[in-house]
Amino acid sequence: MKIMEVNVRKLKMVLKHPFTTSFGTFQEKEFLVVEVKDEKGNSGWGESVAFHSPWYSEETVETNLHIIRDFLVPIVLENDIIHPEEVNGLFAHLRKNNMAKSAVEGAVWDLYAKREQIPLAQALGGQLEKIEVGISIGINENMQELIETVRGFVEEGYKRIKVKIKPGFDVGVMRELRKQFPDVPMMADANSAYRLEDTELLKELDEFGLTMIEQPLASDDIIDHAKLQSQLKTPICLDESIHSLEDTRKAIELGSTKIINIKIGRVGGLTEAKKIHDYCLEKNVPVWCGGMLESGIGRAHNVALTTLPNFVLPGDTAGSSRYWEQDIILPEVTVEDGYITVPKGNGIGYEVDRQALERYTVDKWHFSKQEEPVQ
Ligand SMILES: O=C(O)CCC(=O)C1=CC=C[C@@H](O)[C@@H]1C(=O)O
Ligand SMILES: [Mg+2]
Repeated sequence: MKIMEVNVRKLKMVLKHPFTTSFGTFQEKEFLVVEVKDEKGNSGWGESVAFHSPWYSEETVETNLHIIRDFLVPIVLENDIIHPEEVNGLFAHLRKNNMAKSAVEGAVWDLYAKREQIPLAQALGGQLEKIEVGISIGINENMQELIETVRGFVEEGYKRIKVKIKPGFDVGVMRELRKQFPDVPMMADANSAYRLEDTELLKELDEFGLTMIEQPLASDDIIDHAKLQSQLKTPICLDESIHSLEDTRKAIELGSTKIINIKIGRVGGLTEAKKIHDYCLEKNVPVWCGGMLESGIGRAHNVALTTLPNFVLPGDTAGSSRYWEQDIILPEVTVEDGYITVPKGNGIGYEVDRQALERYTVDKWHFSKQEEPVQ
């Protein structure tokens, strides 16, 4: 596969609803979309999940642009790539910057599947024709509003409700939600808002039968999570602490986690995500696909990955209309009674809506293979 050109676009899209976590609130999302084109004019699409500021991880839109432009694009233009699984290795000498790598690697996976004329899900080895999905709800300190929001999503059929918690907004909120929704599968995402000293407080969450507590402690920790898990009945799920298969192996060996939230961008791409999935399957550790408020391109990659057999827990891949007035794919991702039907089209299976893409594009860069000098 000869990649002849790479187009990088910076998009700005406005979320339908402000998104609040233990870090703060935002509503405008700035992110990068990567397009790789081959000699036949096929386009493969990827999306970086890095935010404008380094609140979730150290990566930002600007750091991604630097890494993609100055390091990753030259590699993919210079190498003849037979299979997208090679891209991980081509990038291996570059430290971290997983979200930047994932955006480019994902575009190569999409291009590969289109050239093979198969769905991306099939290229990854997935068989599911529809996937169960849950929904993630940002922090809303107005309890009545939060209850109504949860009720709406339960009535829409979402298979699991994820709420954010933080010190002072945890046990009371979960007790009230459990009273209102005694049988709905529910989980809490703390985004590292607690410390090991909060163990007694976090143990109080055990009474609510949550499916998991996501990332309660520091985003670079697996030691304290192991100590905390030994005190909790509720399974701990790691998100921010897991950046690779190696992190996964160590966390499972230490007993730091019983469930892994796989986010393609956080672990550096689909190939590493698949390796983590396969390892967790071997170790009987269930996984689910986390979300990063993606546009339809990233959402399509999440759908494809979730067709793999160990994605046995509903993830955060809600429908496009949950996030955007207008998404950048056609058709948009829709959820019927808590299920997304996996597209049967080649590659990501959704068309990129070029008009919407241009509408949201605030900047773009074009890179092409330097023509061999004519001898
Ligand atoms: O994409 C979605 O709807 C899930 C968004 C979501 O829950 C998160 C996105 C980014 C950081 C966190 O706040 C949280 C997460 O950790 O999963
Ligand atoms: Mg999380």
